[in-house]
Amino acid sequence: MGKPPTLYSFGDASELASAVRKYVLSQQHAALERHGVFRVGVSGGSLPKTLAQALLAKSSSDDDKAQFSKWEIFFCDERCVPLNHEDSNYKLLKEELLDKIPTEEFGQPKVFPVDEKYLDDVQEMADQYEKTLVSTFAARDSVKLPLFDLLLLGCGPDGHTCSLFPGHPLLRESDAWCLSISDSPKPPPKRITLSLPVVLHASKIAFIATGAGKKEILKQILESEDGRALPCGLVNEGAGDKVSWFTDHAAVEGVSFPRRSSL
Ligand SMILES: O=C1O[C@H](COP(=O)(O)O)[C@@H](O)[C@H](O)[C@H]1O
Repeated sequence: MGKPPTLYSFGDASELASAVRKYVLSQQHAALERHGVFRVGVSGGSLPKTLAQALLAKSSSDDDKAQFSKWEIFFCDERCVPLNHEDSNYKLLKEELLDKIPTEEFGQPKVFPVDEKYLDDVQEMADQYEKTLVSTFAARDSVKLPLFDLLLLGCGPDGHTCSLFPGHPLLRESDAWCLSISDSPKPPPKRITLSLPVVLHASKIAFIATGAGKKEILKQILESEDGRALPCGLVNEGAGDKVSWFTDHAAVEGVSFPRRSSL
């Protein structure tokens, strides 16, 4: 590993949410300065809830709020199910965050869900999502990889992130931006996911992991040789100090990796 990631840990959900807010808004600010748009990849699982708590909080100044009208939101992974299905990451984000944005105050983000037309063909769904990325991030032949301003990732109890699972051959994919998986060990089995090279190329990467259920895997990822080979560990290894981990104390109990309690 080059420079190590930064590990933040907070006592409760509201402290964690305000730190995530501060971090995301500082990445928003940097992206808007760079190119006038904030391109974000979001995950499903437990993340959208924390994200909503972070971003929907009232603020007193214009400088300190999410300028959603300048956001382009993509999915780090998605399940191959209808967009209104219980397992859909889009549905989760919509219910937790998108539907709750007071758009007259914050504006409306541009959201890029998967195309339901391809539910019967998961490879085609991945190819089409890659085309969506191509048309947003410039032609495939002119940029080697899409450059997300920020990827917001989860960490499963097995160390998976996006729909990149431990030991899965998809971890070795070096060309495609967007991959399909038909044998996900966590249901549902059919999904699409950003590839590891795309994840590693992002300007910034933030993991959000909370609760005692994550403490064993975080210890492994942050402290053991084996953990470095897990998908989350590979992100730490490959992206180094572009990576920040936002956790609560329960998730890092017993973890000796140095941690910070403020940004
Ligand atoms: O299946 C998935 O799981 C991961 C981790 O979820 P969590 O509930 O343990 O935080 C999530 O990041 C991914 O987007 C999702 O499809």
